[in-house]
Amino acid sequence: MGNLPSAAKHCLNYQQLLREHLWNGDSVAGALDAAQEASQLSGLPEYVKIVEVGPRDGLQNEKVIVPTDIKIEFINQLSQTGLSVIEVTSFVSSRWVPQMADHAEVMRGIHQYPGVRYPVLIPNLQGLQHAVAAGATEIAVFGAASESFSKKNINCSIEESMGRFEEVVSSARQMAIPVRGYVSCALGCPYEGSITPQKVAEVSKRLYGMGCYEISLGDTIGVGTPGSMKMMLESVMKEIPPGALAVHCHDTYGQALANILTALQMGINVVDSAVSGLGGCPYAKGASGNVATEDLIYMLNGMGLNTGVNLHKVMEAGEFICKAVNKTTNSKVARASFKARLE
Ligand SMILES: CC(C)(COP(=O)([O-])OP(=O)([O-])OC[C@H]1O[C@@H](n2cnc3c(N)ncnc32)[C@H](O)[C@@H]1OP(=O)([O-])[O-])[C@@H](O)C(=O)NCCC(=O)NCCSC(=O)C[C@@](C)(O)CC(=O)[O-]
Repeated sequence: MGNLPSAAKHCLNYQQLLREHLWNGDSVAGALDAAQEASQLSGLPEYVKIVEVGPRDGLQNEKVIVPTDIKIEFINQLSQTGLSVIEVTSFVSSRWVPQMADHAEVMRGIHQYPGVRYPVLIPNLQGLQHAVAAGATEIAVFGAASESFSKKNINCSIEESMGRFEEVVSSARQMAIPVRGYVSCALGCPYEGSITPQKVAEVSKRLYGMGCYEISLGDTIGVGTPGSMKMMLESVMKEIPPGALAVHCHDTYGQALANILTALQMGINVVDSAVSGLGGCPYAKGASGNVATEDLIYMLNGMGLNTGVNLHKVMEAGEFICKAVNKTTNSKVARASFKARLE
């Protein structure tokens, strides 16, 4: 290496590390033992469940309609990565979200692998009926902590949405269908700005109280920081145990991984993410994609936290869907490792 400056040497070493270790789906060599020890010391969870939302949140905002067979192949690839939960589509109005109009075909077309759950998003009883007819066995309802966002996204007030969700949860319970609940705008709203932690706690409590087994707290527009995440979680945790909470972080301001780490340190061990950092809500203008699943796994691997997910296979699924939608990946890990592969 002659007289290379130390920064450049570091770069070369890093790329060598990526080439040699990343493809195994392991963490960087040598770091694992130390990280495992550190995670035990700091009380972080040993296992983190990843809820992959790429096929739904990741694709719902794509302007060009992705062919149904591509969506099905994408989900089938994800099913072989070790992920245990993949949100496949949403049974919403096709006039509101045209990209999800093929929900029934997608649900019917995927191969359901043993050990993988395939929830779908639904806004009302009509959605539940269609989802069940297409073979869905798990659903998620989606509310918001912002009045304006609720109106824009599902065309009703928070109070009206709670009435609809009560009906959905009670109907789902009769069919033994588990229901997850989302709370959007947990760290800020595209229309109202700041949202109080108390409001997030109030809406979360209602969803949990009506029987949602898990509440996913959405930073819909990715404006949160570890500081606001901590304050919001402290408030929500007065009502709901951390074991029944998940975080769903968009990465608009580059804070998603830091926010997730904060949530893990506070006892949460369920994290939503989307392959390649795809995603965004059509009714939350300016929001960028979710935290990339690849970047999340890389961080968790490096900390010695187990996810059961193979990073290499997730990157392959990401490469597949990015090619199909003609996008470059938003995952920094995928970008770095593809670059390293070429060198
Ligand atoms: C909730 C509605 C339907 C209300 O929309 P509406 O227009 O008030 O509904 P309506 O009850 O008056 O019915 C109007 C028409 O919609 C039909 N309709 C009614 N319900 C359904 C249904 N389930 N599936 C299919 N069609 C439906 C209904 O049959 C009727 O059809 P028409 O008679 O005019 O032909 C609409 O606002 C909607 O579909 N919104 C969905 C918006 C959406 O999907 N947003 C993205 C997901 S949320 C998100 O991304 C955030 C999250 C979860 O990721 C977390 C985070 O990041 O924060």
